[in-house]
Amino acid sequence: MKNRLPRETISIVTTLEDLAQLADYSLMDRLNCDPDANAGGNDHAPRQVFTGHYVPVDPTPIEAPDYVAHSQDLFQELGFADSMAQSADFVRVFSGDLSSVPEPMRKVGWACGYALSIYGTEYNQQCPFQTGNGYGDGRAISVLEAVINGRRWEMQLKGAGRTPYCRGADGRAVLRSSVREFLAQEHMHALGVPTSRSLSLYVSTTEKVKRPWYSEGSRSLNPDRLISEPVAISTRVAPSFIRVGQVELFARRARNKAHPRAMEELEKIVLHLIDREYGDVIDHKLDIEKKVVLLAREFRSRLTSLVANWIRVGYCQGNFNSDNCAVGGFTLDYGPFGFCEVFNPLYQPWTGGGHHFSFLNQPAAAERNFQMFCSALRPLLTAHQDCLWQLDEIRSDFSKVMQAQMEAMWAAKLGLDAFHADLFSELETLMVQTPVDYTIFFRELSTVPDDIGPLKKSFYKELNSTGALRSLKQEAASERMEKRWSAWLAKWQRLTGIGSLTDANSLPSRSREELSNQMKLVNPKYSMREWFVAPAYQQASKGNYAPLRELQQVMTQPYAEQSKAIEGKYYRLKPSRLFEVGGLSHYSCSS
Ligand SMILES: Nc1ncnc2c1ncn2[C@@H]1O[C@H](COP(=O)(O)OP(=O)(O)OP(=O)(O)O)[C@@H](O)[C@H]1O
Ligand SMILES: [Mg+2]
Repeated sequence: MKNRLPRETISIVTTLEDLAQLADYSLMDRLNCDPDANAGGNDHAPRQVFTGHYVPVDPTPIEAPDYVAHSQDLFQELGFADSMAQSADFVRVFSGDLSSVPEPMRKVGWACGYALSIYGTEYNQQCPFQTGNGYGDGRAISVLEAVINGRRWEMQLKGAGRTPYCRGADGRAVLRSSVREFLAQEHMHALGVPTSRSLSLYVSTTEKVKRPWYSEGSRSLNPDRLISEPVAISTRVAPSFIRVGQVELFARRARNKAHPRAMEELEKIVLHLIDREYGDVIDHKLDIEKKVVLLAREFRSRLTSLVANWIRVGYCQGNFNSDNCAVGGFTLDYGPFGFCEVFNPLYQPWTGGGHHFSFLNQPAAAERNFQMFCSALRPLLTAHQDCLWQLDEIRSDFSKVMQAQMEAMWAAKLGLDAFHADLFSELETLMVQTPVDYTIFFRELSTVPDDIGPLKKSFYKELNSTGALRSLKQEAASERMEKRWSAWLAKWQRLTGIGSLTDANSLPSRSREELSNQMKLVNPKYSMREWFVAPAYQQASKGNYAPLRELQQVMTQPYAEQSKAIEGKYYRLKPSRLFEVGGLSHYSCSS
């Protein structure tokens, strides 16, 4: 897990001028630009983009930008001076105005097209032209590719106005969704889960847009009113933003022989992807067919590890379509996501997500995305039967690799050297039937308790396993549950090698403290519950950023024991009055 680096790292980038000097477009310049595009970037109306890997697009700045937040951790990792986040020229660029950037940074950004598959089924209907040629970065515009301390990063504005892929929408992101994504990215990074990162967040003090949302306390499934919200631009940073859906777009065109350069474009995007995301593990000198096989194997390894990590920390992506699945193997697009509170394998905060994208079905959803990815690579291997077989094997072994990752993850959460199927399945049943708070349960278990007393802090006493309020009749059943929990805990204690303190015959093979410390690095104390985030964005929209800053501070140290005051405020069961509340427990949209 991530340890905090000392904050005194020397800044090498103190001005926008310094940052501009690090720009390096040499890799993207090998890609094809849409030949129909307006070179100046004034290309904001929805239209079909038939060829090319990217479209030059000018971001549309937000009016009267105000600083909301930046990630001190990412600034430090990049060697950026914190003062830059509030300096006039940095604010101007990262709130969407590229008109006066210093060279060699370019004055025009770019947006990319991508295809969509939902749980392994190809879609074109989401595109206004029904062809798939109008779908892609509708409001995400990249503004810089730079090599910083030997690592290549892409910086992308979200909510920077319309692109040809905007599908008639406004190209904006509201402060609410931007605060959520900004905080979540840095929280996930601190949790040790690969993710796009947050650089900065600016809000407009004058410009607002309307979005459907929930009235205060509404229990309706769908938003019941339109609200006017301030627009914001957040900047996210990653080695690339290439998605499974992006590779699929070029593969679909190659398959359909959509244009004479379709196969060449597929090949180029795949080689580009390898350079951007796998340059250090795939030998540049290999033939393309060998590279493609290695790419599939490496991505399988990253994707399975990613999803196991999601489950470790209680994260549900919510909308794990192929266009929200980064081929670099990190979390991308914090839309209708959530962190599991009441443990439920079917937990899914997005009302449109169904069971297929629910919490413990994420390994299956990942497999569907991986299948689509492998299918997209196939056209590159048609002349190499042996490589096709290898690709098919890599694809068909996904579930085995995923299973192994999951078992290793559960074993680590339980502080065991190996997965123990019976112990785990009894635990899963108990966690559902009680039910427990996922984060608090595992953190309390990490104290290596003698009896179930500490674990009971995680019990939602007022709920039964279906989440409904518990009736009095069910109270009696809780005593039986406690007996079952005690039996489970005794079994767990034996398997950890700690034994029970009351068991005179037990010979602890390792100290409780050692086990506890190890488990506390796997089981976070703090997770970003939506009812912490809502007040932060509500206050931010009134110009009060204090709650957001506190949350950022707490959630970027999720494994640490923080002050008693922080513990009292953030290490808590979800209050029963907040169950089933729209915007806190579920959402139908998030942009
Ligand atoms: N307000 C908007 N204006 C234009 N396009 C939009 C808007 N909201 C969403 N889109 C586009 O709709 C598609 C699906 O939306 P989704 O919620 O996955 O995207 P997102 O949160 O904007 O995207 P990303 O995956 O880039 O984080 C994306 O291609 C996105 O660019
Ligand atoms: Mg998306």
